Amino acid sequence: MAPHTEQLTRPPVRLRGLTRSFESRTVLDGIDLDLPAGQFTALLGHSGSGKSTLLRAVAGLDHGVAGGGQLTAPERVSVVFQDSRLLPWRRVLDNVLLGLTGKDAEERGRAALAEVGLKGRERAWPGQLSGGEAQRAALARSLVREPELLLADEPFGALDALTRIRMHSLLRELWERHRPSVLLVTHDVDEAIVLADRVLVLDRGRIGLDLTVDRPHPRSYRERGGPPGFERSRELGGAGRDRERLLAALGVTEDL
Ligand SMILES: Nc1ncnc2c1ncn2[C@@H]1O[C@H](COP(=O)(O)OP(=O)(O)OP(=O)(O)O)[C@@H](O)[C@H]1O
Repeated sequence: MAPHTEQLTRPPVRLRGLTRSFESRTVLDGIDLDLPAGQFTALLGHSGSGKSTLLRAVAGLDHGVAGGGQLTAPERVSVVFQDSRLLPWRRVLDNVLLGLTGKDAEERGRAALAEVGLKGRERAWPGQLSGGEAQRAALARSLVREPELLLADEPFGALDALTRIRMHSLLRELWERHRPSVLLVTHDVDEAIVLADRVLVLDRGRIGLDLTVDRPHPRSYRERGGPPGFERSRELGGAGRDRERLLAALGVTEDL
C-alpha cells in the first residue's frame, strides 16, 4: 500500500459551485469546498440534507450535477458504504482482489486483510462474516487500491455500538498509516468528533458549519453516564464545546 510519504504530492479535492437538484428541489446549492490532501473530514447533516448526494458528486458518480460547477479530485478514489457490498459468491480474498492486476496482487490483498484483522479469513464466504468483519473486508478492498481519497458513506451505521467503537479505532489507525484524504458521511455527532479533524455540517444545501476539531487522538467517548454533559465532554478530550456547536448547527436539543 502507498507509503505515507507520498501524501504531500497527492491532489486535494476542490469543489466550486456544486449544485444538484432533483425535480424542482435543490439539494446542493452552489457548494464550494476544499479538502486538503490527507485530511480526515466528517460530513454531518440531517437525513435528506444531501450528504450522500455530495459524496456521490465528489466520487464522480453523479452525472446530473448542474453545469457550471467544477470538481477536481484525485484519480484513485475508493468508496465504502453502510453495507459491505461484498459479492456473496466470491470468497473474502477474491472480493478484495476483484479487478486488481499485477503479480503481487494476491500478496497485497492478503496484507490488506491482515491489516484489518482478518488474517485467516481469506477463504471465508461473505455470508460467514459478522457485520463488523464484512465492513473490515470492505475497508481492505478499498485500501488495497491505495486510494488517495477514501469516501465513506455511513460505513458503521448498521453496526452495534461496541463494534462501531472498534471500527472507529481501526479506521483512524488505517488513516494514520496510509493518509488518504477521507470524507466520512455520518449522522452521529460523536462519531464525527472522535474521528475527524474537521467536521462539516450540511444545511439547506450549503456548508452551514466548518469546524476544526483540534484535539489529540485517540479520542473516545461514553454513550451515557456521569453528570449531564460532563462525563461525555471529558471523555471527548475536552471537545465538549465542539460537540455543542455541532448540535446547535444541527438544531438538536439534547435529551440528557
Ligand atoms: N436519484 C434521486 N432521485 C430523486 N431524488 C433524490 C435522488 N437522490 C437523492 N434524492 C433526494 O435528495 C435529497 C438528499 O438525499 P441524500 O441521500 O443525499 O441525503 P442524506 O443527507 O445522505 O440522507 P440520509 O442521512 O438519510 O442518508 C433527499 O430528499 C432525496 O430524496
